[in-house]
Amino acid sequence: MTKRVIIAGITGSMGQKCADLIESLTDFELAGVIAPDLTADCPAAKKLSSETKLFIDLKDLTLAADIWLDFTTPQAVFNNTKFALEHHYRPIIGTSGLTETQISKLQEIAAKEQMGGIIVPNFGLSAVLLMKFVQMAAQYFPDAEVIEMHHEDKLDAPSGTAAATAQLIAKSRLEKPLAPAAHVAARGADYEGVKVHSVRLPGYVAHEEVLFGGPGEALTIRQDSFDRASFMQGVKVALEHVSELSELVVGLDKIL
Ligand SMILES: NC(=O)C1=CN([C@@H]2O[C@H](COP(=O)(O)OP(=O)(O)OC[C@H]3O[C@@H](n4cnc5c(N)ncnc54)[C@H](OP(=O)(O)O)[C@@H]3O)[C@@H](O)[C@H]2O)C=CC1
Ligand SMILES: O=C(O)C1=N[C@H](C(=O)O)C[C@H](O)C1
Repeated sequence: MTKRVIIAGITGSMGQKCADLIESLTDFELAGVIAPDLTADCPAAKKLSSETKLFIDLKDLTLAADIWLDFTTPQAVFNNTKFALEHHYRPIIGTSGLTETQISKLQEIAAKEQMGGIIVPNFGLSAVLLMKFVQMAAQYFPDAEVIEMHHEDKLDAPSGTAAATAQLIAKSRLEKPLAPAAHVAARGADYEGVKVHSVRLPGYVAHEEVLFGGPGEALTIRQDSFDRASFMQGVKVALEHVSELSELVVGLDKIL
C-alpha cells in the first residue's frame, strides 16, 4: 500500500531533495508539506503535485498520513517530533540539535502513544560506519577529539553527528583519557569529556574527522559527504523500514 509522507522543512535544501526522492518512489506519495514561509507560488511549492497539501503552521495541520520526515531547525524539531508522535505520524527525524533530555522525553511520548520512529544524526553510510568504528577504537584509545567541518550556511554547532559521535566515544571508553580537559575556547566544546571542534567554510558540505591518540601512536577516522546525494539512500531506507519500529530509536544502524 502507498505510504503517505509529510515533509517538514520543504523549502530547505534537504526538504527539496527529499521531495524529489519521494516523487521518484512508487510506494510513497507526498501528502503534505510544511514550512513557515511556504506560499503556493514559491519555487518549492510549484514543483509539487496539486494533490500535496501546503501548511505553514502545525496548528492547521490535519491530514491523513503515515510518515513525518523532518529536516527543519534545532529550534523546531522537538515540537515537530512531539506533534508527529501525538498525531500518529511515524517520525523520521534528520534535523540536528535534539538534546539527550529531549530525546528521552520524546521516547516517553512514543511509548505512551505506542509509536515507533527514528532519529538519524546522519543518513550518510560513511558517517554511520564512522560511528561504528569510533566505538571500537575508543575502547583502546580513550583520548579522542572530533573535528566537524560544514558549509557556511549551517546554523547549529556542533553538528548533530559530532555530538552523537562524542557521546558514543564517551560511552565506549574503558579508561579515563590522559589529556587534561582544559576549558578554554581554543580547546573546543566539551561533550562528556570529548572535545569537539566546529569549522564552517564555503566549499565544504559535511565532513567529520575523529583523532585518537595513544603513547607514540595515533589513529584518524574520517568521513566526507561531498554532496547531499550521500544522504538520500539512507532516507530511502528509513522510509522503507520506519513502520517496522515499535519504539523511537536513534541511529540509522538500527534499521540497516
Ligand atoms: N541527518 C542528516 O543526515 C542530515 C541532517 N541535516 C539537518 O537537517 C536540518 C535541515 O538542513 P538543511 O535542509 O540543510 O537546512 P535549511 O536551512 O536549508 O532548511 C531548513 C528548513 O526548515 C524550515 N523551517 C524552519 N522552521 C520550521 C518549522 N517550524 N516547521 C517546518 N519547517 C521549518 C526553514 O524554512 P525558513 O527558511 O522559511 O525558516 C527551511 O526551509 C539541519 O538541522 C541539518 O543539520 C542536514 C543534512 C543531512
Ligand atoms: O547541516 C548539515 O548539512 C548536516 N547536518 C547534520 C548534522 O548536524 O550532523 C548531518 C550532516 O552532517 C549534514
